[in-house]
Amino acid sequence: MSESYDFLFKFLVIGNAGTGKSCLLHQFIEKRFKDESNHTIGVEFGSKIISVVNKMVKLQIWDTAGQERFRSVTRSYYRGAAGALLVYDITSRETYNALTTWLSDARMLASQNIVIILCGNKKDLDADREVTFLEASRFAQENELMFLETSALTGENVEEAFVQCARKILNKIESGRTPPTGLGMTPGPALLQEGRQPWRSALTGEPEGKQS
Ligand SMILES: Nc1nc2c(ncn2[C@@H]2O[C@H](COP(=O)(O)OP(=O)(O)OP(=O)(O)O)[C@@H](O)[C@H]2O)c(=O)[nH]1
Repeated sequence: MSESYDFLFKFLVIGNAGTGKSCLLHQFIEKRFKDESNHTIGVEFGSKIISVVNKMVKLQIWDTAGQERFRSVTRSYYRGAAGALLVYDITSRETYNALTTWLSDARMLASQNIVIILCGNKKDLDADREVTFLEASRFAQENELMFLETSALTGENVEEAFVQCARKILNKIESGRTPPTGLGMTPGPALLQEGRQPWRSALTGEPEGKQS
């Protein structure tokens, strides 16, 4: 695919060790399950261009280690992120109980405006479930998160999680509720040449002269 895109968003994948963060990223980029996944050391990186609301958006995704011993390293990557997948494992209550800590880190270190989608991963292991869909969706509602249950194994809802998060960021910019600065959003090379407030004209189709 060509490297042409309208926007660049920085994304994080955060959550406890073993919840399937690296497998989710691999499934999203490669469209297949990563058979042998070892613990991430520090951070790993992936990127992909997707089409959202008729715009090409490049996602620059940082897959962080969930293990506590890497926490100081991974925290240094939060800055400037526009979106995040906050991942727990539906078969592990421990990973669900840790969500509040991950959430406050993301809002404190990335931005108050960061758009977060909660992902209850390993949906394919429903028989071993320890966290109900209802409980997690209430948590998501209370904390202003989007929510999906995903499976990095089958691919269910994996693309949707990234796309929904990117769509919400674009909506926030388009509605003017959030200025793009500080949102982890960078206009792509084509838009940069369009002059003032390129993100608005690109999103609304308005001629630039109409903007105040
Ligand atoms: N059944 C099932 N297993 C999964 C799924 N996603 C990941 N796994 C398994 O869960 C284990 C951990 O997956 P990883 O992607 O390495 O987890 P991680 O969150 O990146 O872990 P850290 O890098 O240590 O933070 C691996 O054995 C995967 O095969 C899933 O959706 N379903």
